[in-house]
Amino acid sequence: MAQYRRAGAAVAVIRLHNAPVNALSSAVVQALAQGVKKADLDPSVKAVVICGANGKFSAGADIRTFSSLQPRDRPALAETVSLIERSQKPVVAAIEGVALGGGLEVALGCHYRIAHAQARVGFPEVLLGILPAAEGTQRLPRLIGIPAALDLITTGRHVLAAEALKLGIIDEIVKENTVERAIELASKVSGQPLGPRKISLKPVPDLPDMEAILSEALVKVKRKARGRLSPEMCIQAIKAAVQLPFAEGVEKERELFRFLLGSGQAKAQQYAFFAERAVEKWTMPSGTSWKTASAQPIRKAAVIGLGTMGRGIVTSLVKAKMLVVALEQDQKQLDIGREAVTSLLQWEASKMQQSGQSQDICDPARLQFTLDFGALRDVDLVIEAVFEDMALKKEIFRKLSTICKPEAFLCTNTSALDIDEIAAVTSHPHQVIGTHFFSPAHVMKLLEVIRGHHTSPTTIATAMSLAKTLNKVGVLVGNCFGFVGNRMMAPYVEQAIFLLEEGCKPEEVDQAVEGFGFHMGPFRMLDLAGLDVGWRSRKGQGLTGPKLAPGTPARQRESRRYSPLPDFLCEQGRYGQKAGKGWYLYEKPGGRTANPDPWLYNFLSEYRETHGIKARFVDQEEILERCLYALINEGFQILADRIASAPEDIDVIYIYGYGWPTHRGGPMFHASTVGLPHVLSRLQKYSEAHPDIPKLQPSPFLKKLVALGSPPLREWVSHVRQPSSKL
Ligand SMILES: CCCCCCCC/C=C\C=C\CC(=O)SCCNC(=O)CCNC(=O)[C@H](O)C(C)(C)COP(=O)(O)OP(=O)(O)OC[C@H]1O[C@@H](n2cnc3c(N)ncnc32)[C@H](O)[C@@H]1OP(=O)(O)O
Repeated sequence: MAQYRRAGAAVAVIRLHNAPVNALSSAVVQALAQGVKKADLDPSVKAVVICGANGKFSAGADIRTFSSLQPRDRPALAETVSLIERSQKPVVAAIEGVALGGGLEVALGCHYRIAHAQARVGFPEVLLGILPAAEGTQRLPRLIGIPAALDLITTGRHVLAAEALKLGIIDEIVKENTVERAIELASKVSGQPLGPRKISLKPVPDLPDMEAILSEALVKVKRKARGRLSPEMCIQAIKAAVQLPFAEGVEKERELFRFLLGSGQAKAQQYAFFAERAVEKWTMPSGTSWKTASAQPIRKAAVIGLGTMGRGIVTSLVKAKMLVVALEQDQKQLDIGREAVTSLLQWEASKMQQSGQSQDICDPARLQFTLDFGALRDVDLVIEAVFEDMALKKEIFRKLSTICKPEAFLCTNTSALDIDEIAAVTSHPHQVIGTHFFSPAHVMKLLEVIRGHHTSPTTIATAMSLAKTLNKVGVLVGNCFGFVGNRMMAPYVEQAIFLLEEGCKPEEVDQAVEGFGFHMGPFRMLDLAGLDVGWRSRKGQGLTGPKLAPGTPARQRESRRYSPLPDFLCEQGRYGQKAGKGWYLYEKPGGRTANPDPWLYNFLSEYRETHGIKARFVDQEEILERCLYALINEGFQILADRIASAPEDIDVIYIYGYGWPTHRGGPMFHASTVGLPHVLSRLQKYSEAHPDIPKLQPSPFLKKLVALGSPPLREWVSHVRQPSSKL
């Protein structure tokens, strides 16, 4: 838990030991405190070094224990940090790997801090719905001043050793032998006065405009937080550091921590943290999993198509230091693509430069632009990223099947199309897989990885490992129209549009959804994505356009309710932001400010009149419930269909791909917190009122879970019906 040893004659070394990240469980904290007391009592020890096992200082408090914390629990970690600072002998932190959260708080209790050049430090608690609660909000501002402390504590960002040195968090950087160098320093400073090294005794550096800085920070975090409480509470704790003596500031920090811990948001954010890690451990319905499959190395990759998605994918691959071949169909498109990729890479390099990272990502030798399919002969993996046209994709895969080496993995970037149909035209269907990137692909963290019927475990392991290499979160899902993300999006958007028919304005629906915490409501999202995308898909499905059978009623498709509103908008050229008009009016084509549009109000009134719809007032509760519960209902069906293997998969997809607010934990976690019987009863109510909307009829799996007494979320999948044995 914490090993105590002597280094040389006069230095004691305490090594935190709790694989894999030296989380500070109560046993570790207790052992650390014992080590510090032992060193203090031993007259032959003149100085102490604290370090972590396995090249990591500590990733902070053990998050798994938070759910069992009681309001009256003693803050053992904070007491230990104080104990370290009060030591009569100099204590040096030797930081390797990470010192995060409670780990950094331990380091701030030390009198000196040495870090390896690759080490990262930070206070990520805000991302877990809490705040640093072992006196970190009181020590950091005293060490680095209010503006920098506000930045680090309210964003949770990790900083590399170079930036930490600049900020004054650490005293020295070393390239190797961090612990040995810390031992040398400890020996050197033993006997020197410790008072000036104790951060709690320092005043917070004063600034003439302190009040204004704090108020501006509050306005900024409130605007960004979208209902998240922890950033605001972090500011209150930092304000206490400015206004109160250290001990009173610590009391305030503890009070705010207790409040956050009991708020429910902390539970949701901590669930999301573990869900993100759980999805890496994928399983197929056959039982094959990450444990037995191994990924193949990818040295050289190709991207076909340099449209918006292709450019982002190329940028991601280049950033991950792969050799990349970028292929287009004609010289003009290739030149446009090359220019776009180059500017994306320059932008990425300048961002990395600002954060002190090396920026050798733009090495042109690693990136080849070509019109020649022959250049794909030796690549290990291809990502086809042309637009959503099945015939075109099949033509490309037929070609790839003959040109690429037999062991190459073939990925299709699609948001909805059938992976099996594409795989069927190749000679190696087991090496074909869907990789659904989200736009902009070099920014968005999500990668939906879609297994086809024949996709091999090695292909899955390779695609999941690619996601990690690209610094993305890969989630393995099954093959169905829209997979997980877009399949759930469809009933959500459908409800939003039906609500317009019934009397809402786009901004009313968007406000309700944004008030819940989404970055964008459905109509702003549709305008951003382009209304023509859905139009093309509906035409393909024969829901509108030339394939629609003559005489089909305007608002009905196969006895289901249908709204032609978005089709009408597209017929008018209202494709959204890029056209300057869609559900909203923009200042110009490509403009970003969505303004309510009087034209649309008239259009909606006339539409209702034509179809005999009497507009009614719809309250915020109904707007939210109809949109979100329709989406959640589809999530239950997706679990029952085994398209997602666990609710965590769905939640991670929604948080990273669709802007679901993290402090609400994802749609399935949200359903579990509001209560499955509640979700069921509201769906029952709405489906009775709208019997022609099948997506409001409660999923049989949701009903089953309620009938079973609403078991906790982690047990849901055990109640999914297993496919009947074929033996
Ligand atoms: C009620 C009043 C009581 C008053 C008492 C108050 C007491 C509280 C005092 C202080 C509170 C301090 C707060 C904290 O310190 S909160 C923790 C802050 N730290 C973090 O948020 C860091 C989280 N971890 C990470 O960011 C990464 O894991 C990282 C360390 C960067 C390593 O990344 P990577 O190499 O990619 O590895 P994984 O993320 O996959 O992690 C490996 C496994 O380790 C588990 N893990 C990681 N961190 C923790 C942690 N802090 N606690 C528990 N477990 C952790 C992770 O889940 C992986 O596990 P598994 O392999 O099972 O999936």
